[in-house]
Amino acid sequence: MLIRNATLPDGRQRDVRVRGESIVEVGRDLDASDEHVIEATGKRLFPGMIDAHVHFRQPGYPHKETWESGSRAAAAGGVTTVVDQPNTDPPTIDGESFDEKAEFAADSVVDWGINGGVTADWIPNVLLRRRLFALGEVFLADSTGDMGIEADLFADALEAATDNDVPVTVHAEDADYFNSDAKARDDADAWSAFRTAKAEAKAVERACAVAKEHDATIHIAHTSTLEGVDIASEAGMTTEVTPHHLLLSRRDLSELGTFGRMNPPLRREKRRQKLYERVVDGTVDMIATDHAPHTREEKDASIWDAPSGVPGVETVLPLLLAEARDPDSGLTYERVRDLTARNPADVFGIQQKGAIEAGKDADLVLVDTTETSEISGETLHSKCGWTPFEGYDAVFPEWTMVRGTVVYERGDALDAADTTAQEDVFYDHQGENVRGADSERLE
Ligand SMILES: NC(=O)N[C@@H](CC(=O)O)C(=O)O
Ligand SMILES: [Zn+2]
Ligand SMILES: [Zn+2]
Repeated sequence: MLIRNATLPDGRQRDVRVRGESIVEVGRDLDASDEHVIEATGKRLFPGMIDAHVHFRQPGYPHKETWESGSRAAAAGGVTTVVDQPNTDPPTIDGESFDEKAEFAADSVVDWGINGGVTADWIPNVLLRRRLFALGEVFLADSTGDMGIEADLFADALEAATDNDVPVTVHAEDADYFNSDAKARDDADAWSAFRTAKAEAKAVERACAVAKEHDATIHIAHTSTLEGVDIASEAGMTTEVTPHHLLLSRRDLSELGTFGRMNPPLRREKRRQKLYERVVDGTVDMIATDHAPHTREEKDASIWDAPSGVPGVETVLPLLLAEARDPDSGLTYERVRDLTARNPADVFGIQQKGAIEAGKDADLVLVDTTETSEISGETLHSKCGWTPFEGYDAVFPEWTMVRGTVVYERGDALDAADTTAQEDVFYDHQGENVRGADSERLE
């Protein structure tokens, strides 16, 4: 297959030859031999996004999301690799629960990784020898699933993971710094007042200090504050920011209500802007969604009873591309590429992915950045059926390819002559564990 005359994120126009599962050649005026040609003039080609933080809810909560629905949402959003978190039922804390989840992951149309969790009952010696993507998110405070742990268990877990060369990701909030005065309120903003910015900064500080003591590096999940990002980056650790912390603030809670409850919570608009600056200037390593679907019925409860979390895997790249269209945002297409593909591949050592280069997996996304469309929860593919970004401008993929197979084609991007083809199409494909047989760590 030859993708002809695509515009790469850095603006160069190139032909990209795909053979089997890989990119074999990137160049100009490549000759099409006996192969399928995709004309991409005027379109941009991105490496598929690696979303290092999703919650696909299986086993345990298939009414919220399944590996099939979640991975289709990913594919329709240009995400070609997802990393699932351990707060399922059962939690992914030992060999059996890992194996059970890996069987569900066989339903995924995109490639995947599975993280291992830490609780008082975890079995590190078995878990850390499975084909884990990373240990984490290690919950330093309770979130969905109530997997918050004590400080000394975190130190033990860090040591065990480091001994086994397994990366560690951390949910950093410290409940000692939550503001219990907020409990007297019942408006949606009370959640943000309760789970303070200081609670995140203190937890990041402590986690980084423990990591340094053990000569380890950790990755801080979903940092929502400039303090969290700066402390981690000065300590030589890596961070991710979610699309909701990048684009939404406490101002939006009057409209979102309890649907805007998540951990860590939305922050003040001024803080959001500072976070955005750190995403633009490269202090933040990657964007990851923390895709945490709950149904409308579940979210429609009091602020103290609603579950925490918002969906995001299908809208993240489309939102970032819409941001990059606007020169005033400061976010360039190259930076979007780094935040979504190159850096997650680097940080987690996924050598075969993250770039449009000969030898890499052919994980590719074609987009037309000359037009935007509005996000609508109804047309998204997650089981939860809603989005905190209703009505936002976005650039959705025309198609998404995973290891050389087109797994998704957008209905209205298909051949206009074929009037029956207005529905989005998903093609059969079996995603693979990116820590699979060729993983160096397990050789
Ligand atoms: N972020 C959230 O608010 N919720 C996540 C858990 C988590 O990432 O902390 C979930 O699994 O629902
Ligand atoms: Zn978390
Ligand atoms: Zn999470």
